[in-house]
Amino acid sequence: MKICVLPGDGIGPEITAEAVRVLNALDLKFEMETALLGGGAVDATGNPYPEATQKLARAADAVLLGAVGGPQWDSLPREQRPERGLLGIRKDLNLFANLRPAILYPELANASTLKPEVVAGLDILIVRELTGDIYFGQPRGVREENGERVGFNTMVYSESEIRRIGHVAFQAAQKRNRKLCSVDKMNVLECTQLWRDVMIEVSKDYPDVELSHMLVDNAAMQLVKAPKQFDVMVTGNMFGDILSDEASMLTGSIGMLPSASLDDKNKGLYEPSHGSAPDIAGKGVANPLATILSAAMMLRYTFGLEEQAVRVENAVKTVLAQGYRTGDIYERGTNKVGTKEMGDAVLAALA
Ligand SMILES: NC(=O)C1=CN([C@@H]2O[C@H](COP(=O)(O)OP(=O)(O)OC[C@H]3O[C@@H](n4cnc5c(N)ncnc54)[C@H](O)[C@@H]3O)[C@@H](O)[C@H]2O)C=CC1
Ligand SMILES: CC(C)CC(=O)C(=O)O
Ligand SMILES: [Mg+2]
Repeated sequence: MKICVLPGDGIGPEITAEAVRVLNALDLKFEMETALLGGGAVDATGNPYPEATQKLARAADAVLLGAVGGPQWDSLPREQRPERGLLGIRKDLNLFANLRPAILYPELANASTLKPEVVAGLDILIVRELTGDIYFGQPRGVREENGERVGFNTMVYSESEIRRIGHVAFQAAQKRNRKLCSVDKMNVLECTQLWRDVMIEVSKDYPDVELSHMLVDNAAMQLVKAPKQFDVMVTGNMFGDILSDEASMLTGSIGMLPSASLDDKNKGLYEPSHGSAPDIAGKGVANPLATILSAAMMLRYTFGLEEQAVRVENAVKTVLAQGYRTGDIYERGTNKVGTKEMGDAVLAALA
């Protein structure tokens, strides 16, 4: 069981350290090797996804990633930016299916900015296509036209790309409450009309799943108005990126939202849904739970260790019930702790 660990930038090293401690505490004999991705990789090699990292990531069964990026790299040429390294590894490993579960732990009902009754019992799964769409489409760039700069990107999806993420989403819905909402912008964008048409075609293979459609602007509104109407949502790369950050606040904090990015053989990259949080990096205050919960997803999806995955998830529930809170989920009367103390509490709850 080989794991490639990519701590990345900002809070990345702090939060991955805690997830690694949790994995090691399970006594499962993982082989772990660490490599560079993102800004640190650019500084060391000039490449945000260096060859040595590619080799290690390709040879591993799973990748554990912190986050990449930071203001110090924002003015680099685009191909050298840390985020290109992240897009690069997702494409290189063919990780087209990004699963982002938004679950509200009952203890955090008051940590959400929404009223407790709106979010109580929330359990939704966002299935985001991860290797297509406007994040990868060509042509892209900024050119001179009629004496001014014109910026352009291309939203593009092939039928086969939509079909394969559709199957992942329908199959996920079959294991849950059998409701799938496909989110698009078909009233304006041809690309997403195709998305909707193909989702309807794929639905014929899943008569037991109720398929609905929603335009993305309405979906953004419905997620804060009545999020519990959703079971599984499936959408493209950019809409899924935005909606999953929105959904994270239903769970109390973006520091709670894990993710799994899978290929078609259960190889996966596991990372929190948030970024490198430069504003709190190096302070030891970041919430490591999204990364620890991402490690639990690794146990489940790549290694088929359901019991161990539940063990880690239960440990997270225990520490929340015990009142441990990092700053992002803190409320009066709870026990405010830093990143490492939260990791210690999870380890103690595992024992
Ligand atoms: N997967 C990745 O590696 C991603 C990388 N990024 C990169 O991260 C950098 C910062 O991006 P932002 O837009 O600021 O998004 P961000 O997700 O890093 O931070 C947004 C806000 O959430 C807070 N936050 C995030 N994670 C937290 C945690 N675990 N505990 C407590 N608070 C947390 C931050 O302090 C900040 O106030 C950029 O360079 C961006 O490109 C952004 C999103 C994903
Ligand atoms: C940094 C981007 C490439 C990706 C992102 O925001 C995400 O995957 O959530
Ligand atoms: Mg994002």
